[in-house]
Amino acid sequence: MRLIIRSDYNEVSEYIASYVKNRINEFKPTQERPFVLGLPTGSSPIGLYKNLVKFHKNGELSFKHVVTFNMDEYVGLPRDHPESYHSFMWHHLFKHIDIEPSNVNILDGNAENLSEECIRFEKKIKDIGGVELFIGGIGPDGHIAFNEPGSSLMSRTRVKTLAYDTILANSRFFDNDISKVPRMALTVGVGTVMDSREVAIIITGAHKALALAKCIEEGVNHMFTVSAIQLHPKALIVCDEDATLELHVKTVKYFKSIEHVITNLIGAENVGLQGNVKKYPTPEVTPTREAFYNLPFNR
Ligand SMILES: N[C@@H]1[C@@H](O)[C@H](O)[C@@H](COP(=O)(O)O)O[C@@H]1O
Repeated sequence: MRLIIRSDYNEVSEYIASYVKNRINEFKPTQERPFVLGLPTGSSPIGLYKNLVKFHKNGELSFKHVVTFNMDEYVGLPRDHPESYHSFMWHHLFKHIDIEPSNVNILDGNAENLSEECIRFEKKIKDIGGVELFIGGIGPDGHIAFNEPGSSLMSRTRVKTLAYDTILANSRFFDNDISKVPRMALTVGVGTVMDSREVAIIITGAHKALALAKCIEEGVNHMFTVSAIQLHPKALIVCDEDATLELHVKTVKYFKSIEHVITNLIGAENVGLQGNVKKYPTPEVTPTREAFYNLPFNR
């Protein structure tokens, strides 16, 4: 797992947006071989989407051959309700970019048969060859998508009852009135996310510090479902300094030092680009332990 720490929400958003841009551009998607991207909602990815829209407007990124799958959707909320995840995604991203509407996949929380809708969604992901990069956010209790504490870490897309904490947290989008928050949602499973070839999670704010610590410093635990990414061969977390408040100083220094060494090896502009790594020779001299710990970021 890689942990990238940036000073604040804006820097986190810039980092993850550049990462997504680089991954898509390096993949060189075509109609026959599209880039399959998993996407979250919530306040965490808004900055990411702003930056992706900017890249698109500058001509640096096209979504022509990108297929998206969203993580979740409320059950029973009309599709055009301002707080539906359909509305959220069109408002913050899709209407500003050149994605084909037919390439957008969002669960239908008003489907007549919700279980069939979930099976259809899973099948569609499978049929297209799986998700290349799944971006996620987390709730303060460490849930990913709507995989609330206690969810199976092998779970697939399904109907979930929301935890009271989540209803409370999300009531801020519903006039702070918990009676207006839907009680159920459709969500990809932890297993669905884990099956993607890469997972990248955005975690910002002091209110998520405990969840980040649980995810990184403790074991895989169904009470913090995001911790399942410890088992993923290619997982990335991008967080801000506030979110590191519950981590050990040693953990923070360790991950910062790793990033520094990687950046030195392959160049800042190539961080996140797998294909370019081998073009850069390994330095003849590896920094000594002493030199390593005297690097400016460790002071
Ligand atoms: N289902 C969503 C999650 O996918 C999201 O990660 C979480 C965090 O939201 P925010 O980014 O607003 O903190 O909210 C909801 O529970």
